[in-house]
Amino acid sequence: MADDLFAFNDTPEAPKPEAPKPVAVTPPQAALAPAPKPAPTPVAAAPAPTAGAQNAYSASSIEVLEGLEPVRKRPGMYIGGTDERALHHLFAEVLDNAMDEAVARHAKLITVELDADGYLSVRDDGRGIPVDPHPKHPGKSALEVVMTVLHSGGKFSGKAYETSGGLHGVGVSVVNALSEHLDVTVWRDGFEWKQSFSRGNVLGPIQQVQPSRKRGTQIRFKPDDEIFGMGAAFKPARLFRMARSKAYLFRGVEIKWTCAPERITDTTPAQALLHFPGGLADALIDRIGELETVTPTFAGRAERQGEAGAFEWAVTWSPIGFGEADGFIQSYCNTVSTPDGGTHEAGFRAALVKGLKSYGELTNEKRAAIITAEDVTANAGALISVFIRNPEFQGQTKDRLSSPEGARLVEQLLRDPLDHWLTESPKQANALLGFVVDRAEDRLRRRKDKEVQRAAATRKLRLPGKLSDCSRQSAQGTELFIVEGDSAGGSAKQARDRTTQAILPLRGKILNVASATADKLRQNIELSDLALALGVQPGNRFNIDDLRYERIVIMTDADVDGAHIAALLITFFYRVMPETIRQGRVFMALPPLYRISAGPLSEYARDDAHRDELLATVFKGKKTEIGRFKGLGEMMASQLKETTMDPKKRTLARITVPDAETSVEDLVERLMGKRADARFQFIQENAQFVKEDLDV
Ligand SMILES: Nc1ncnc2c1ncn2[C@@H]1O[C@H](COP(=O)(O)OP(=O)(O)OP(=O)(O)O)[C@@H](O)[C@H]1O
Ligand SMILES: [Mg+2]
Ligand SMILES: [Mg+2]
Repeated sequence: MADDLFAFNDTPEAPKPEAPKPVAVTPPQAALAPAPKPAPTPVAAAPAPTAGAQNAYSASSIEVLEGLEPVRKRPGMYIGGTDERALHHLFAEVLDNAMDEAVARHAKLITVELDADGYLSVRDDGRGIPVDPHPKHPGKSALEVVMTVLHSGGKFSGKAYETSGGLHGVGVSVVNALSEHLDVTVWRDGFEWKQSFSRGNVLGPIQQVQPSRKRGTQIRFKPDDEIFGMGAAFKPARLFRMARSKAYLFRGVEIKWTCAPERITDTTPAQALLHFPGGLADALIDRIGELETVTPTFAGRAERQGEAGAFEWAVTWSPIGFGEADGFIQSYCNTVSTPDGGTHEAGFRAALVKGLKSYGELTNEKRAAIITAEDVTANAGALISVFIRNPEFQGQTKDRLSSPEGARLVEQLLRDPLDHWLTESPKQANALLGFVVDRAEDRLRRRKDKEVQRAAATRKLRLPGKLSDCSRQSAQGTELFIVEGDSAGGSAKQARDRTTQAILPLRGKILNVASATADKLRQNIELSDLALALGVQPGNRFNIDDLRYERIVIMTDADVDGAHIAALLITFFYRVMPETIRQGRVFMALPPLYRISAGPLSEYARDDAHRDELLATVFKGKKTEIGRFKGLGEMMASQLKETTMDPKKRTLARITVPDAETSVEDLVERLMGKRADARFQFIQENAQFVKEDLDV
């Protein structure tokens, strides 16, 4: 009904011109004393009599933009710019409105379609935008008001919608203003209705097209080239991602996606039906794939009793980060994405810290007292979604939630489920607490290290404590083995040649260097230890002549985790000291995966193919025993020496820059992509590829 729509343009939302009040401090000039002003009449740039250069700046310079004009003049204020992100925000506005209808339980199906000619349509089967005449805008339908008047909408009072993503009454009118052409079709009150616009201007009155028993709204539009630049077009992949996350956020909606195949340039499907009864838990599980995590995903949904308000979450922790970042929190309020976070994220962090700390108290783990929100979330991957009444966002693009209610609600609704989850399975709770306490101790140690570093009056060469250096003083003929974990470090120490081979064990996770900032790189203790051991300064003060070893050898387990760590290290060298790779100083050790024996005869196999080859040749016709190594730490020192470290017997793979240097970014991408198996395969391929130019 049209009464749901409050046209704020007519109500004095802007400060009223107040009646002149007596002024306490009398202005020096009598002429400025409060007096009724003459009625403002348009002044035709009349020069004021008092002469001077400022004359050009007078009342006539002050413009008042009417209708949708401000949107076209200053799109940045409404959609955050005119770039690709802003362009896709148009879709967000229209989709948000359809979602609001769904979350209010009036719509179930949303159809999104991008046609061949660049028109995007979003249709829902909700109540339909009201089409009856608007009481405050005679001669105009509510639909026309919604489309052409800023700050008009049905979401101001909470009568028509409870927890809506829309709240400003601006969204769809902005889309209209910035579209070269826009058609609205509404099915309601027994008819199909249609009205068309161009750049925000009506092309004609609303039409009653035909009788229809359907319900719903469709907005079909094409963004304006004049605003977004020639050739600006929606990216199917981006639209698809946006649509999919909406479906994850509300189980009660089905989103039907269709895209003209000629617009697709990647793996985005041309058609899909998006419906996720598993909600955010499914989304997170989808996203993390086969990544190993500290605990199973902790997910749930809680609603406030009595009044509107709900919170849904899914979170887990990964020791090695989540591909493109160490951790992430992706948050939503009323299904609107809030990339800059806000109060709901703050509440989530606070609730996690409180929950873990009180679990620590409960189990007498004293070290829990030192943990902070940063320790808990640095390696967390989380999706959170709140539904609240009257949310407050920063600006029309709603990138950040600012309602204090967001924090309160999340803390309140997460407390019990979190306590329950922790106490219900002490095994996972202890694993998580131990993991977070480790982060906290790391952080404190780092701070202390920094203080010590600063205190040192002279900066002489400082080697990290865990480095087992070789005894030869010059770099010639020496090697630094970077190994994964203390146990492998122990074996390597026994297996090495003390004169020329040094061992540096890396503990825990290494920072994901593909995306880390320079600051973060510097703070990462494992990586700064590595730079110290190598004797070089990372970044632009790097000098290859400082390198304390002739070769750098990365030695990790022959499994997926090992490959990930190797990928991180190779990325680190590419990013921070590429010269080491360009000069062919970085290698991968190739520890064997199998040991095959038949009586006194024994051989090691690098991988499955090598094993099969040996079985078909050396061991042909023999009764064999095959052992598989789980990791370097599991090998006896003598085995490790014989197979992987002894320069006379081992095979090393030199890391090279594949083609031109321009492909480094691409390589990093491939190394650091989300799929662990692809990465593993890549490393194997790369290792085999470089084996040919091996010198040992
Ligand atoms: N798909 C739809 N179904 C029903 N009503 C709609 C739909 N789209 C828009 N409306 C109505 O039009 C009004 C104006 O939409 P608009 O997007 O301009 O503002 P809003 O959603 O209220 O707030 P915001 O500016 O935050 O998006 C909405 O409040 C709602 O009443
Ligand atoms: Mg809206
Ligand atoms: Mg509006």
